[in-house]
Amino acid sequence: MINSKTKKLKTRDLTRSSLFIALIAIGAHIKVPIPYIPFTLQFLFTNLCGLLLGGEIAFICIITYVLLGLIGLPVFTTGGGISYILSPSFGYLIGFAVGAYFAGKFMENKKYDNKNIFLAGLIDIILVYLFGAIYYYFIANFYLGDITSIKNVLIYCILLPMPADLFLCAISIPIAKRLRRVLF
Ligand SMILES: O=C(O)CCCC[C@@H]1SC[C@@H]2NC(=O)N[C@@H]21
Repeated sequence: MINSKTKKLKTRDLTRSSLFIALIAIGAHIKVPIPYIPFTLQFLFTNLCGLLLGGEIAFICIITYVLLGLIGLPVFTTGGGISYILSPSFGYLIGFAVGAYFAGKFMENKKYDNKNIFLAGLIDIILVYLFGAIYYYFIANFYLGDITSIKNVLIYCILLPMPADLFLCAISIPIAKRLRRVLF
């Protein structure tokens, strides 16, 4: 028999996860076109997801978001569908799940202060960009035949969008603190 406390917790987790999935999808469509990879707000919401829901739930939440996109819902920056796996930006989507997992894990048993929230965001950023840039390089060069140098990947897939994500990382601090009080 499921006791009522466990049931309540699961219902709450489902509600919060659904909220974050919707926010990440909205974030994908708030975009600024820059060369190679657009600037979007997905990182803000995936980072908050890890900071607020914890590693495991954030991972499941973001994987669910990715699966919804792969079955055809237009939740990614340029749509959805199974062929998105071969899109050069797909690596970032995998990175979102891995990054949020480790950001959430990092915060476990840690003081919810500015320094730790920012450090968790940095761990998240590093993983998102690692997966994103490496994936971009391989898909562009070996699948699309769009010869792209490592230097260009470094510039356009990391150096150009990263300052904005560092800013999002910083503004995640007050937002996470406020939402933690409201949602939990
Ligand atoms: O195709 C998608 O939906 C994923 C787009 C990923 C955009 C990446 S996330 C990290 C970096 N920061 C941005 O604003 N854009 C890129």
